[in-house]
Amino acid sequence: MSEPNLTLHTDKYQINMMYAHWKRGTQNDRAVFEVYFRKLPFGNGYAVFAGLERMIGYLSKLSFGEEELRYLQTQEEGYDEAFFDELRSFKFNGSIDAVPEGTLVFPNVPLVRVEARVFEAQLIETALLNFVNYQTLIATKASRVKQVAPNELLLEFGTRRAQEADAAIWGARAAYIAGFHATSNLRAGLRFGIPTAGTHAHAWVQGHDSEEAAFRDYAEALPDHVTLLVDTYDTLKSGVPNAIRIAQELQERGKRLKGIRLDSGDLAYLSKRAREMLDEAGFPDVKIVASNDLDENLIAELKAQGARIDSWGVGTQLITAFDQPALGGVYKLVAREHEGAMEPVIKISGNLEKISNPGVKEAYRIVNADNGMAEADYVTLPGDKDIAEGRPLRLIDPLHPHRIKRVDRYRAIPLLQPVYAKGKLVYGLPKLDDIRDEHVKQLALFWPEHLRKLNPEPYRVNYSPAVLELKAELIRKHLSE
Ligand SMILES: Nc1ncnc2c1ncn2[C@@H]1O[C@H](COP(=O)(O)OP(=O)(O)OP(=O)(O)O)[C@@H](O)[C@H]1O
Ligand SMILES: O=P(O)(O)OC[C@H]1O[C@H](OP(=O)(O)OP(=O)(O)O)[C@H](O)[C@@H]1O
Ligand SMILES: O=C(O)c1cccnc1
Repeated sequence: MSEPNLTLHTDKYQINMMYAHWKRGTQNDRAVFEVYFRKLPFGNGYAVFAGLERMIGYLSKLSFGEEELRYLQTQEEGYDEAFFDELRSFKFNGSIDAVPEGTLVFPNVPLVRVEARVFEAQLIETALLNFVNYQTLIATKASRVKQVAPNELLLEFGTRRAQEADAAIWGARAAYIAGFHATSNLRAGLRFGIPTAGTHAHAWVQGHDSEEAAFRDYAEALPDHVTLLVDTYDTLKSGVPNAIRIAQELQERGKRLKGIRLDSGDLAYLSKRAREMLDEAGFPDVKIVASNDLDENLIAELKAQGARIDSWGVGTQLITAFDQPALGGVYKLVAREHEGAMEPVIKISGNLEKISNPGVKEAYRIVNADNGMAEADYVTLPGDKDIAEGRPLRLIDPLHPHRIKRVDRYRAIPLLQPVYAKGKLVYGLPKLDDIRDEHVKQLALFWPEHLRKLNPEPYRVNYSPAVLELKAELIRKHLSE
């Protein structure tokens, strides 16, 4: 599928900083940035990382075409002509390490690390955050839905309410990673190979003289794929009885009605009554699909009420991450080249949480060797001796330093995988179904206390003593200045 040129999919200030670097002659200095978020969305205990495939597609095509250059020439900044020659030969030649899609991720853990010429690293900030923040948010929302409906068929119905076309398909993909089974969006199906599904709309029924005739015509056209929307007039008095009539007619032709869909009214009550009516008529295999502004809370509530629903169609609430429409992932400079050497840098803030964590870092998932469960994520400086030699770790909770957890025997699984090395793609992007399977394996690493939807127990993220010392040292240095 052809993509538009996304090179100018960036904030103007990036171009302005690139220009200023170029004017100073520092455009080739190396810089290291890390992407992380500070707070989990939806009060969830974890997030599900997504956005890497989109990042790779973007980086592999990053180049200023003549149209982009002409446009920049019209800007009031009046960039020097020679700057455009620099842009003309622009290519991403940096290195990127990132967490694989589908990985469970936590606050303050580097998810993407970019090491490149500052000129390149600066340009890509906006797009990287755009992709990762949105897709991780939707995958996380979808994962919450999956948690409450682990055994039912989950259908992504959001396109009509999505924040435009790209959000619809990348959101559908993110939902699939986190366990949805199908999408109604055919372009997402074509592009990503996600299974697609569809019933019919009220318009089909309204466009006929009667509901019964509408159902019959639909069954005539698609006899092996009939799921009938039964709530246009009166679900129990008309919709379900008409659907049963059609089920009987299909049966006479050796076919089965696949399902009915409920889209309004009391979904718990209606599904229970519809189930009884279908069972009594000899159609226990006909599935009940429900839709209508559903989210994980409503689904859990409906299940608690004993709803007999086999499949959930989830649209608006999922694709727009309705209750928290943004993930606050950031892209922070952690090291810069200065006089030929790399040095760590910090951003200081009155808000403790907003002080950045300096230095190029590695992140490990510490998995207890005795029980196979994840104990914590551990963020270190490269070459950490404790990790390299498997020495016992003392995990100090940064906000409650008296809470110290000791892990003796563990596996330290590196979270960041090489994706680009000096401009060369070195990552074999897994197939989407493998990402989805890997996500399920990931969930099994965590105690249910961290996974529950309401008030989950926070999972430990700890920084190594070396990172904390470096941070304290840089804070001291800046404050003394
Ligand atoms: N048993 C239930 N318990 C809690 N919420 C429910 C239950 N049944 C349905 N809901 C939810 O209540 C909300 C309102 O549904 P309702 O059908 O009353 O209004 P509506 O969407 O305006 O209907 P219509 O589509 O006919 O205009 C929806 O989000 C629906 O999913
Ligand atoms: O409710 P969502 O989770 O967004 O799922 C998608 C909705 O889209 C359709 O409704 P339509 O656009 O006809 O609007 P409606 O809600 O008025 O039926 C469908 O009948 C679902 O209700
Ligand atoms: O197939 C459906 O039932 C469907 C698709 C999109 C939105 N609402 C419903």
